[in-house]
Amino acid sequence: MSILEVNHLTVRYGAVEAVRNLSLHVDKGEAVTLIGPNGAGKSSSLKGIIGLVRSSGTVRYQGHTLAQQSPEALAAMGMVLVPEKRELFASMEVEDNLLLGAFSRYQRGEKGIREDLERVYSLFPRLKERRKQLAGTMSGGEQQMLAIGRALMARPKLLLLDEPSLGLAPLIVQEIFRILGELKKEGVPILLVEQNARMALKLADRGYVLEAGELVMEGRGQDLLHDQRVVESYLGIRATEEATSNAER
Ligand SMILES: Nc1ncnc2c1ncn2[C@@H]1O[C@H](COP(=O)(O)OP(=O)(O)OP(=O)(O)O)[C@@H](O)[C@H]1O
Repeated sequence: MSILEVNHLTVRYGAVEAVRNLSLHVDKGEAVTLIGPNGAGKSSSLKGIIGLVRSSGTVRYQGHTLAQQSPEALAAMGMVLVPEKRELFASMEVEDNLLLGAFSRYQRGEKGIREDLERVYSLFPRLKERRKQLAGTMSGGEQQMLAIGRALMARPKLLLLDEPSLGLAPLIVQEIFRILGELKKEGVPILLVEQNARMALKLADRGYVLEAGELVMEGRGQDLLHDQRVVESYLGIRATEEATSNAER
């Protein structure tokens, strides 16, 4: 059974149809990515799935049809989003931000929150070093780590990420993807929306390619990574850039 099953999702903003008839699924233990160029509708798809924008179509999570639940209610069900803008509590310390990720678990009287905090710190030693620092004073990369760490504190049964590499330096992007690889190994199902197609496809078991709001291709991550059309449209420019920068070294 799929953890997440999206059927015929359409998202409109007034006259603009940002996503048209998108169907996708994430199975148990899978990392799945949705890639595509700027403005293809990747973020809108994610927002439609979690009900942050109005949409038509159906979204089933663990067999239940979702109907505009709040992000908090979804997180309590284990469907946890790492938003593009991170949405941290800037004037609170790193550790308090992490603990807030476990708030609904705390309310339910769940145990193991301290242990999970230690686990997040072992995944992100930088967060441990800076646990007393105000979140808003952390660098962009550190804030992204914090946003992922906070999501993990909710013990996600499905982790949704909206462009975690956006605006970050290549080394930090590699670090973020290394952690996502660890989570995948642990069997956390992942739906990753990314513009960095190369990194995303290397990580993902399967990928979907969105162009101008429509699904144009889907397949295994490895196959898409070597697909001529994907290479030309999404990996070609970067491949050239990489070759140039390697030659300059
Ligand atoms: N709130 C909104 N109101 C009107 N149009 C919107 C809104 N949000 C997004 N759009 C439009 O919907 C289309 C898809 O945008 P979306 O942000 O989903 O794309 P994306 O693939 O995530 O792009 P990017 O990688 O640049 O973030 C774009 O044409 C965008 O201008």
